[in-house]
Amino acid sequence: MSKIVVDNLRKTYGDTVALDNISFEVPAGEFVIILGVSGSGKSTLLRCMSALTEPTAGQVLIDGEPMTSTKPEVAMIFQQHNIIGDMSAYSNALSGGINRSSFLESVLQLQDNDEKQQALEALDTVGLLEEAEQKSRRMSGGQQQRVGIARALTQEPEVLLADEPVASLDPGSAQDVMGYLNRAADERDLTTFISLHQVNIARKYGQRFIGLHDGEKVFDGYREDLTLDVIDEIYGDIDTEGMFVSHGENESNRGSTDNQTSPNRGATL
Ligand SMILES: Nc1ncnc2c1ncn2[C@@H]1O[C@H](COP(=O)(O)OP(=O)(O)OP(=O)(O)O)[C@@H](O)[C@H]1O
Repeated sequence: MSKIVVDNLRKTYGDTVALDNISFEVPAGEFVIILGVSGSGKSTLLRCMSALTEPTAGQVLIDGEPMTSTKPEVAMIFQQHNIIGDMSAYSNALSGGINRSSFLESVLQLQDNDEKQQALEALDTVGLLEEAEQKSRRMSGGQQQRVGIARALTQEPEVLLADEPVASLDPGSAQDVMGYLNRAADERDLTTFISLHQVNIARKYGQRFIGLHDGEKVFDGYREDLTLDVIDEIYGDIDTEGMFVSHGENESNRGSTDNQTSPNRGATL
């Protein structure tokens, strides 16, 4: 478990301000959803947190240590999970240890038994132990994303960052993947940040929410504070009506007992 401090983070690309003075602190073990429309800065924030992108100003601290280069304690999951289709789910999961073993050891699968055990445990966490030997390309999009999560877990991270991990999935698979991310975070005490644009899924699984709009932080709070007015502020002119659906089919809602709070303005989020 790691505490995260984001301190006055700013990132510009030429004249484009992707992030502007973003600050927040997240205690170890929290499950945080980053909300915002396309272009609001979600990916840039996660990339700065994982040190894949260098901030223009400000810093990210993990347990007090500046995040100036990538480290195995911080794992990143992408929308396009980048797993290798011709490899089995197990081999893909095992390759997550590449950050701990040498490249050659990893390619030749010469990792020690501990790492092999970790890969199997990671597949178990995402419900794919039975499919360990299956070629990844024969799996559904949701299963492939779960292999991607298993690979990140084999890295034995303390912080898990996931950039739009369910954006390309159908609603059922998206819920499955979010459920497994929840479970992984719970079982392994991970501090977790997931960027999403689907508000209903975010509300169902998130514990804390950070809202970005045009690179600025416009919200930082918990489910009860995520009202429709706040959603309007995060999403601006975009019609968000379709994002508010009633749900309740999954009870694995980490850190909350209130799955279907009715916020102000009478809508069900
Ligand atoms: N490598 C880059 N070069 C130039 N501009 C960039 C680069 N990466 C991001 N941007 C710009 O920074 C802003 C924030 O982009 P970012 O990808 O972080 O947003 P996002 O909320 O993750 O969007 P999406 O959901 O579409 O990925 C956008 O205006 C984008 O065009």
